[in-house]
Amino acid sequence: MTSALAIRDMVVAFDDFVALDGVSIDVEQGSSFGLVGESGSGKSTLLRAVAGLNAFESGTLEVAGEGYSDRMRPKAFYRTVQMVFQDPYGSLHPRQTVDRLLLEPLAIHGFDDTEARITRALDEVGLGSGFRFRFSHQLSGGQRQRVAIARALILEPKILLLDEPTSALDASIQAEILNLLEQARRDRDLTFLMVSHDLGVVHHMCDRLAVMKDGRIVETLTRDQLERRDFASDYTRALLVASEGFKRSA
Ligand SMILES: Nc1ncnc2c1ncn2[C@@H]1O[C@H](COP(=O)(O)OP(=O)(O)OP(=O)(O)O)[C@@H](O)[C@H]1O
Repeated sequence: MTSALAIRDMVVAFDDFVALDGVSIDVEQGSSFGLVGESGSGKSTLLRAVAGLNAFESGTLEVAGEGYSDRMRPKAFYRTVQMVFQDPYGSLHPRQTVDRLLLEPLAIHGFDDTEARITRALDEVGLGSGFRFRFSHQLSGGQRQRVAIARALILEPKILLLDEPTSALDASIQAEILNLLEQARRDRDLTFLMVSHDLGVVHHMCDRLAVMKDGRIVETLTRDQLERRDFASDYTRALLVASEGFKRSA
């Protein structure tokens, strides 16, 4: 297996509080890995530690074969790894045009074929060039999340960190955004590490998943094990009961 992402014994603490307590996962290149678990179990902390937004006290992190030991990430890291947040209202500046929002990462990373890249990115997320000069505050939540995804994809990353990317959206829009992400993953051989409180979303999107509790991984499951309800822990069983009807038709 070629790991796009290898995390070993990762510990993240905020003062005396240990939010991640020795977490290890491997995510295969081109696959999609889900993180589920109750609120406060450490899912976002794990994503943020991979992205360099949280420091980790100990453990190792390898991304696309490169090791990272602290929060500081070289610029090139963000061409490989991009993060999409839950709230497209918070993650996009409301008074910037879509054009400006997409231009910014291209300028930071020194791309010069910006016109072609912006057009292609808007097409890929199903918005088209007609949205280019609209302001972010003029867009619906779903349209904003499409812009956020375009902004992530425009740098041609290999890994997307997705933190509840659809949970702020209406159910019908959620399915569209999930399908868009899935299509991008297939087309670009992307690797996903995805947080969701919704087992239905994880079942639809992820080949494997880890169930987290109190900063630890309770168990790791394949999609097949999830379908067969082949769980090692009572905690996972209880979590599944709490999200009954996890199978999506989307
Ligand atoms: N910057 C921080 N300072 C102090 N504590 C933090 C910080 N970030 C997260 N925590 C704590 O770490 C724990 C894990 O938080 P985290 O956001 O990773 O949980 P989560 O599983 O993503 O939860 P949710 O599903 O509610 O988003 C929580 O108890 C949270 O309060």
